[in-house]
Amino acid sequence: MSSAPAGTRPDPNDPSRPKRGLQPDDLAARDTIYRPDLLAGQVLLISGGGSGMGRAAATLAARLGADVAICGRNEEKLAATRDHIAAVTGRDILVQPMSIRDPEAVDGLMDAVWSRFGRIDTLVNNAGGQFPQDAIDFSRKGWLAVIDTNLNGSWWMMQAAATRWRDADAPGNIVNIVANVERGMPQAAHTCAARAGVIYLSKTLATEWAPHRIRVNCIGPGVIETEGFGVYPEEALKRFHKANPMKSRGDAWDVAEMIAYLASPAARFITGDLLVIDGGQAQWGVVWPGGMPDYFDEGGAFA
Ligand SMILES: CCCCCCCCC/C=C/C(=O)SCCNC(=O)CCNC(=O)[C@H](O)C(C)(C)COP(=O)(O)OP(=O)(O)OC[C@H]1O[C@@H](n2cnc3c(N)ncnc32)[C@H](O)[C@@H]1OP(=O)(O)O
Ligand SMILES: NC(=O)C1=CN([C@@H]2O[C@H](COP(=O)(O)OP(=O)(O)OC[C@H]3O[C@@H](n4cnc5c(N)ncnc54)[C@H](OP(=O)(O)O)[C@@H]3O)[C@@H](O)[C@H]2O)C=CC1
Repeated sequence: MSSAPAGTRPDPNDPSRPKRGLQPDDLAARDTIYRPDLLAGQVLLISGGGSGMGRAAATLAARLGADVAICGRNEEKLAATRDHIAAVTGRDILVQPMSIRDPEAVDGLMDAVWSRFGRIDTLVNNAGGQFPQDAIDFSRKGWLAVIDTNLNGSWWMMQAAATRWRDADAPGNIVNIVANVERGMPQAAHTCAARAGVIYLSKTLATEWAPHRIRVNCIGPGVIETEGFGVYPEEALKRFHKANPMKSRGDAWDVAEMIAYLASPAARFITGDLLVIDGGQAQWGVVWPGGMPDYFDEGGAFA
């Protein structure tokens, strides 16, 4: 299969496509390995908490006793998540519609969380995304959209959280959701550049901010089935699991449990690290999120 030509964009809301990702009822029912009060007294701010991994992490954190704040651009998704978490846990989470690309909106978000909960213990930078395209065809606007979201947006959030921790003389903890970049990411070069930037930014900040008692780590998910898969063509999705030797996809709960671990006291001595959750993808293969080009496909040998 050739990669999708520039301009053909799958509609993530196409009703004829299968519904993907864990639904709210799944998140309420899934077992957790953690004790029920693991995060009691803690405050977690999770960006992109209205869907996918962010919603799973928000639900798990609330189930483990944390106060939770989530943000994203789509108010409806945020409100639905708030209502569901309230029904499942009785906890009233804070939701704030905003874009992480806007540094003023990021400041407003941080102020809102401090004002409501009086602290932030863990910031989870999960909001982000990209679209599949051969790099040679990137438009300027498309390149900027991905870099501005995944790299700049993550940075605005980290800096805004850290200045408040420093000013309050409070410890802090940052978890950045990145991606599996070490072998490169064909058809996702923009996000590969942005995520690699976040990984090395995080390693640097972990050292610079250690005197402020701020830890900074990244999680690198491989292929994790979420509703975010809607930006990829159906044909390409058929092969996603072949990018790892386990020949399978993770789900949002797998990542949520890793986030809860990094938010817990068990992770107090971990900083500057990249925790990978990818079924072995890092030492195995690459994903072709737009469809494998004929040059590599050799008549369907890899199909
Ligand atoms: C990590 C795993 C890696 C991929 C490789 C591995 C896959 C493994 C599994 C999956 C990993 C996932 O991350 S799944 C999760 C994915 N979730 C998401 O990606 C959701 C969030 N994504 C987005 O919101 C968008 O993709 C993103 C571009 C980042 C932001 O979009 P916005 O509409 O807000 O941005 P705008 O500023 O309006 O600019 C949009 C411009 O982007 C370009 N653009 C947008 N979609 C385009 C498309 N399909 N083809 C060409 N170009 C496109 C055009 O130039 C658009 O301009 P116009 O022409 O004027 O419109
Ligand atoms: N699923 C996977 O296999 C992998 C995913 N990732 C990354 O993990 C993260 C979560 O993805 P996933 O759960 O799969 O997919 P989703 O598409 O469900 O999650 C992305 C979230 O980011 C939010 N978001 C996007 N742009 C902005 C913005 N400018 N400001 C605020 N919020 C924003 C979206 O909310 P809204 O639309 O309301 O703004 C959405 O809730 C993303 O960064 C993704 O790229 C990385 C590797 C693999």
